[in-house]
Amino acid sequence: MTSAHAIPLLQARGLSFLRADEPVFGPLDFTLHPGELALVEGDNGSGKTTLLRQLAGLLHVDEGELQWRGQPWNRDACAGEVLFLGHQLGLKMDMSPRENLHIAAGLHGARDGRDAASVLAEVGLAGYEDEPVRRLSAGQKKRAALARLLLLPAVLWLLDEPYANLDRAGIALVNRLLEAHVAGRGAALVTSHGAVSFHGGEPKRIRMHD
Ligand SMILES: Nc1ncnc2c1ncn2[C@@H]1O[C@H](COP(=O)(O)OP(=O)(O)OP(=O)(O)O)[C@@H](O)[C@H]1O
Repeated sequence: MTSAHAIPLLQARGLSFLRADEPVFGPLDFTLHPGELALVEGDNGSGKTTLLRQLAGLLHVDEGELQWRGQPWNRDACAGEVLFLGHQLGLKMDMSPRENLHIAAGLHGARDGRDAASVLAEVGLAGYEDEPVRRLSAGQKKRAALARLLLLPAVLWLLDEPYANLDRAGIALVNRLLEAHVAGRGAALVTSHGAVSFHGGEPKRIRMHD
């Protein structure tokens, strides 16, 4: 359970993003506490990816206020604590899943007791650890990117369409990862055009427009 008085991980007040002085979305108000999952909902083009990219520090905050653990948000303050998985999977295609994970862990560290081989087995890529990523199928590439969620110690996951390209077992894998993350006091913002069958409690909903 989340205490109403606990400091949120993330708090947005009147958050907007402008392109050529036109709002892409907002103003948005939401809070996210450790142990919470929020679904970001809206039609194509409503700004869901833009919001996640903003929260990942890839786009500036134009208007409104954003706080991280009760302090003004800035990219450095949450470096290593936020993991963004977008449409571009952030994988080096000429490297193997194992090499990609080593690079990521070199930058951000690894969770205790986790290593590249064990997380790749967990996402169903045993036997593909050393294959160049460009030779993997779309779903396997997605699984290679999802392996970062298991290996890296980030507390906030920003997942843009995490179910895309996955088969039924892959969809169940994403749900399991989310449920375990939230149960371990992690938090996640997730966009999805498909139904999310998450069994870790009722998710929050952030609507890009009313
Ligand atoms: N690099 C860019 N330059 C200019 N406009 C952009 C850029 N990226 C996105 N947009 C515009 O910003 C708006 C929001 O796009 P965004 O990708 O955030 O929407 P979305 O809700 O994630 O959409 P979808 O459901 O289709 O993935 C759209 O009108 C889009 O055309």
